[in-house]
Amino acid sequence: MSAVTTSEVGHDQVAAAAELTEATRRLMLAAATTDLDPDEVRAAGRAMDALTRTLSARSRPRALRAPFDGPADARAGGPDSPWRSFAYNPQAFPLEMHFDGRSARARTTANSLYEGPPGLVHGGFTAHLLDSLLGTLTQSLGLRAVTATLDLRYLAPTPLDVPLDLHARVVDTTGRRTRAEGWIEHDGVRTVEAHGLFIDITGRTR
Ligand SMILES: CCCCCCCCCC(=O)SCCNC(=O)CCNC(=O)[C@H](O)C(C)(C)COP(=O)(O)OP(=O)(O)OC[C@H]1O[C@@H](n2cnc3c(N)ncnc32)[C@H](O)[C@@H]1OP(=O)(O)O
Repeated sequence: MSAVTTSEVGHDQVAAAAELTEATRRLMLAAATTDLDPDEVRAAGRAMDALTRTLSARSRPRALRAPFDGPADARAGGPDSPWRSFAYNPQAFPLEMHFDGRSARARTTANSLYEGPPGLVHGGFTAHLLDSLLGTLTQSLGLRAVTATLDLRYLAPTPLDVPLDLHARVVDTTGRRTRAEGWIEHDGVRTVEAHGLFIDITGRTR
């Protein structure tokens, strides 16, 4: 089976995969928002299919992913050492996270690919962002835990195309249970908050 974690492949291959992922995101946004004529749109689609055939000549069974201890390594580097989530998977919403003690923060901007209500971020994507931030924060603390519950409160609309600040902190850990909370804010206004329960799965084989 081909390697699926970045620790198993060469540094340059990892860098190339990250560049391709960013290029794919730019392509997805351009495809979603293009206003070219139909013939030009179809020609672009054929060019993309040709590229798909090129890339598919040799595939991994899964998208390339970072090793489990990547966030903990970033955390050890301090708040100025960022962790980039979903650097190799264009489908997911990436975040550049900074860990500080039992807290994490990130700043991002959601573009049209993440639209729900007109001009606003889809609630599923804000849930994705908060689950990522809370889950990766617990992972950065060395906990091998998965989300058991994620309670969300959508307090105000979350706008597209403006900076969003995300915050998270671990509340407590008792036995296998870790509680974490987080929120998204724009311009000082909290738009979504989340409370999550993460259960340690150490020892589980899958
Ligand atoms: C490998 C780690 C990589 C980390 C990546 C970062 C995470 C990214 C965030 C995610 O997207 S994770 C993916 C989404 N989550 C899942 O797929 C989890 C699916 N659910 C499960 O696998 C199991 O249901 C779970 C591990 C959560 C619990 O199953 P167990 O059989 O291990 O739990 P068990 O029934 O023994 O209960 C353990 C404790 O958790 C509590 N618990 C379990 N599920 C609960 C729940 N849903 N609500 C409240 N409490 C819950 C339970 O009461 C108990 O508490 P106590 O220890 O105090 O007795």
